[in-house]
Amino acid sequence: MVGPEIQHVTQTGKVNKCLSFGPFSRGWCLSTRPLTFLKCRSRVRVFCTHSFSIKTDMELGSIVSAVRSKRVLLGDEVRPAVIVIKDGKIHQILSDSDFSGDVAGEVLDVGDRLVMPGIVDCHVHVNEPGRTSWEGFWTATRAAAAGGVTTIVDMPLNSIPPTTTLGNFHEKLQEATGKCFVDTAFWGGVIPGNQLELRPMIQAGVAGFKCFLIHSGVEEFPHVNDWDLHRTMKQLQGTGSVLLFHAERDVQQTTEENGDPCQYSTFLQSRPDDMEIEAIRTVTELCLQYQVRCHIVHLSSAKPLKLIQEARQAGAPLTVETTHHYLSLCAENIPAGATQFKCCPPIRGSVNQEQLWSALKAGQIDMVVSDHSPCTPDLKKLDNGDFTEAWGGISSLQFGLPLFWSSASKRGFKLSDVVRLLSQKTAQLSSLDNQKGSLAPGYDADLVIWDPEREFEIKEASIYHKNKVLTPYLGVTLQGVVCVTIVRGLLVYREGSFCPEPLGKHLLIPIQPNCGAQ
Ligand SMILES: NC(=O)NC(NC(N)=O)C(=O)[O-]
Ligand SMILES: [Zn+2]
Ligand SMILES: [Zn+2]
Repeated sequence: MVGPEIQHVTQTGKVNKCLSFGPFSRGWCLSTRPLTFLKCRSRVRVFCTHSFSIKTDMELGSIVSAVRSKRVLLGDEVRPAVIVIKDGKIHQILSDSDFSGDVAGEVLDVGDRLVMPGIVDCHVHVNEPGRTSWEGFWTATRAAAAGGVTTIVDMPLNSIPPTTTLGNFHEKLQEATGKCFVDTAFWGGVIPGNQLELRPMIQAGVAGFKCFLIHSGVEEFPHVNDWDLHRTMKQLQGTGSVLLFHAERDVQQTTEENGDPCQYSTFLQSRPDDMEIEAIRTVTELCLQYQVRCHIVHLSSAKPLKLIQEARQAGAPLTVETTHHYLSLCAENIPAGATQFKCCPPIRGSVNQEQLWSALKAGQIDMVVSDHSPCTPDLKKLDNGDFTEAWGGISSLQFGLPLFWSSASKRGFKLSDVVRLLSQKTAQLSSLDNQKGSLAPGYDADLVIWDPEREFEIKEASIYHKNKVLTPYLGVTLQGVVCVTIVRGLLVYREGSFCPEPLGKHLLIPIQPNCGAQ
């Protein structure tokens, strides 16, 4: 069984500087990556930008053959450069004086906006098929593009069916086809009894697998026990794949269970740090025993960091992420009834948050993701504000970059840290680091072009998630405005507008696990 349906495009007409298509014709061109059908126009125009907005009549969806900026982030250095793009890949990175301007398509001059690799968000619940009213590929990938996220990796749950069998994976691929505005990869799921599906799903192109050690929130994705985990580890040994853990376990409840359900503290007390500590103890033991890549998703408590560090020092191939909401929101500031802040594990206090920032700075936490987990408004129980009944999940996919930079820029983090934590490490986890997350020749031409200094307020009209009002960030002012997003050399997003339709019928990525990363 092959991965996503890959159709090879035969070249029907040479695309070059003079050739131009009618306004709505579809020019097909050979892509070095047969995964994408590209609608392309080819004219060469250089645009200057002298004000906030990027003045260009370059068509959204156009092929961009070069991007010129006074500020390109190359490694640790920001300097003027021209990124030359060919067939969706970065071809050359030149100084202005070395760039001749002789390219097949259009040249986009973005003035002094910062150019860096697009964000790779490897923890996104798209929930399609089956719960498309909660999000869906069309809305999720537009929200991603508006946030400079050029690759998402979709979680195996909340979709119906969940991605727990080869057949379900192919059904998901079919559903995603023709709806993605950014590159989309997929996690498979581990549930009790599906261990024999894992290797076929690896062959079909999943990035790795996710499992829960506690109730997942949806009945069709049950959590696993130790016996399932040992069987799973045996299946994954030697494959180069990775197992992601929702690391909370049930522990003996010591706190009063019948507090006011509308008080955030009641919910917080129901999910104590010990639940993460005990779950992570299990993960470290399995990881050391089987030497299979393991990853702890959405670490909320700083308390298990010592366990994680000791396991890594003992040779466990173990990584850990935290999320934008644990780094930017605190329990003390969550009002009664504000269930849009509910997620599992919970947002904890400000002291814990400072410890997460310190761990991130010290390299004890590897990456930062959104854990975008939306639902329909009714499930958030905003009417009665009952935290115990409300859906656990936070919507933030569009805002990860400014959310992180708003705090990180004031904590001594550099722009190169943003690329490492939000793009390179997340690409590495997903076995995409050979094509995503770097500005270097041969990498996909995935670019986010943004103003790190500019502030903006999050308004409902500029939110592209399906259920806009559910994000806890509505009304918040952040630092860092995304101006343009380019995915494999195609102009996908520019200042509030999107290319008219998804870029390609098969903008999906079959994954070959990083065997070397074992
Ligand atoms: N079923 C979910 O989407 N769960 C998610 N919900 C959160 N994080 O609150 C998750 O990542 O565990
Ligand atoms: Zn989770
Ligand atoms: Zn999640």
